[in-house]
Amino acid sequence: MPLHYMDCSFAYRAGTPVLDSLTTDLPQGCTVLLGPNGAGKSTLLSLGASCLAPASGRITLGRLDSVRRRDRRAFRQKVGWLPQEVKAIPALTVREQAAYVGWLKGLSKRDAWDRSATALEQVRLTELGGRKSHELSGGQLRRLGIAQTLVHQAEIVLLDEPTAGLDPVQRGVFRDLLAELSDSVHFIVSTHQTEDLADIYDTVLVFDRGRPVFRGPVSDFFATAPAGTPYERRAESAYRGLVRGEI
Ligand SMILES: Nc1ncnc2c1ncn2[C@@H]1O[C@H](COP(=O)(O)OP(=O)(O)OP(=O)(O)O)[C@@H](O)[C@H]1O
Repeated sequence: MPLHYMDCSFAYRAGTPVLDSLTTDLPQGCTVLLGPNGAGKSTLLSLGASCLAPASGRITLGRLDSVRRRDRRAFRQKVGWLPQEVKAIPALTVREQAAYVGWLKGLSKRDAWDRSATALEQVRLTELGGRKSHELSGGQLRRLGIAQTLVHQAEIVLLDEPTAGLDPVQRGVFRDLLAELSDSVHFIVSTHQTEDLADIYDTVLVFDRGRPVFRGPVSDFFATAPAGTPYERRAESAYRGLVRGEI
């Protein structure tokens, strides 16, 4: 079931809309969301996670509406969200933090605790489960953030720049993780990293100035690069041809 944006508008400041009557749905499978700084990617994902509410229009997942009070809990259980900045919760251990987020998402305490073990295993953090989460490195904290999106068994997971600042080994761990989980979960991953797209993602969505300007399989995205573009420059060249850049 796709996350559907219907005639959505949103502005942080009156008179400067980030999204203006946007109607789209987020692709199923494993999708990379590309776009220049300020294009509105984080805003799109925050709205999709029901962390922000549209000024007008609706965001739905099947029959669930992101802002309708009686739907909100079920909506948030089905949609996982990793914001750009993952916060350690002071005094909680890594496992307690993952379980706490599961509980906030509506799981019973027992289910949250049980599922936190699986989620930490999925992101290879089991061994650090007893450590205080504020003691984690940036990359480890990000993996805890991903575990938080998995603990409540979301159907769709929105990841906002999950690999920013990760070393190449950790990026590889993340790539393997997506490959492992993408059979059962739909992922939308906002990133500025365009290497390895074909190895990781099914679909490319390019966002520019609050609008999708490209959506299609990775091969179609590469095909927008001018003929003769060297193999290793295809992604960058395709991207540059599609976006107009920062406002
Ligand atoms: N909290 C905020 N208050 C005011 N304006 C904001 C806020 N967050 C974002 N904006 C503005 O909204 C627009 C879209 O920002 P957004 O963060 O969604 O873009 P983005 O595509 O995720 O950018 P980046 O790739 O740099 O993370 C930008 O013009 C930005 O300055």
